[in-house]
Amino acid sequence: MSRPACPLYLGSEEVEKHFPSASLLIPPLETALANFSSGPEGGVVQPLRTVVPVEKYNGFLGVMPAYSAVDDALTTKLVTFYENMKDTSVPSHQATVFLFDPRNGTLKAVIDGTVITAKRTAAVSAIATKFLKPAVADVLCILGAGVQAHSHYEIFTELFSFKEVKIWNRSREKAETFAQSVKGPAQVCSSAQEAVTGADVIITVTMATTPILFGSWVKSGAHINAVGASRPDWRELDDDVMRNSVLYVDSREAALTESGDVILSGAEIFAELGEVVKGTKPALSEKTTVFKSLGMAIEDTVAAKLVFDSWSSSN
Ligand SMILES: NC(=O)C1=CN([C@@H]2O[C@H](COP(=O)(O)OP(=O)(O)OC[C@H]3O[C@@H](n4cnc5c(N)ncnc54)[C@H](O)[C@@H]3O)[C@@H](O)[C@H]2O)C=CC1
Ligand SMILES: O=C(O)C1=NCCCC1
Repeated sequence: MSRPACPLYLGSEEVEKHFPSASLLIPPLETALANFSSGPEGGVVQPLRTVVPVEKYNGFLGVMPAYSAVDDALTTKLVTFYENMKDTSVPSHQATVFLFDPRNGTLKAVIDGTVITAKRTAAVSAIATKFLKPAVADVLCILGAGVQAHSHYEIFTELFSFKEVKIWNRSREKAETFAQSVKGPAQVCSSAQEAVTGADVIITVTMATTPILFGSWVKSGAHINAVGASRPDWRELDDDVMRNSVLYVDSREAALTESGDVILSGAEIFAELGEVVKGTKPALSEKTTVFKSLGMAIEDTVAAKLVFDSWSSSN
């Protein structure tokens, strides 16, 4: 019996090089979301992720396995995320995706998951926004100025035509650095309220554990992508915005288990994004809408397969 070859290793630079542009990532992600929301006939097997708290250091390890029959792809992502890190040279989120041969279980590749996590999360928010943003959407607001703020800025300014981008961060200095580093306009705001006021699309991408977005600030009909607060006792959005918006989620099961914004507000889930993509639930874009994103393993499966296939075809 021959031993399997050593798995390929693709670091973050290789992943960047082989990452398709946003427009290429959106169709397979839409298919994956729709398949996930189709139950067993969609061919997606994705158990709720396991999250191991590392209490002593305010950290968490997430284990995110998934199989997609349509893509014939089997992966698991290991992701760590740490709050209040003193050493800012280490990113708060670090991830690795393991890609297996689904026919025999051989590990084919170990792929840096940090770039994948940044890009696929932003691409999913962009899908939600495509369906749920108001007919006129001129002003984008981003709360947060970290990794996800960058990936969201990149894809949102590529796919949509906002006239204004307003950004707020807990430390203004980081928001200023963000505004100087992006390729395009970004207006730094002194408060979250100032950034949110008048915005048609809002993205929350912070490590906040208590609300930073309040319903009284939000323009009627706006669309909110709530990306942070992925623990059952963490919040980014207050009860007002949660209860007075139409609530879309990536996964009902995950939202009811992991999202403090959903669990603690008692807000009712209207639909999964995949149901909107399939057309079995409407996109109520004239209403104020929230897309609560927790991140799904199947998104990593699709993205990792794209990177691996691109690497394979060029080597
Ligand atoms: N839904 C999903 O699929 C995913 C969600 N996330 C979540 O997105 C959020 C942003 O992630 P990254 O950009 O990678 O993190 P990051 O560490 O690069 O950036 C976090 C930003 O939040 C700010 N911040 C930290 N503590 C805060 C507080 N208490 N109040 C307000 N702002 C605060 C920081 O100044 C920083 O600008 C996190 O909550 C993360 O867990 C991350 C990956 C995937
Ligand atoms: O989907 C992911 O990856 C993550 N989601 C929530 C926070 C950690 C990473």
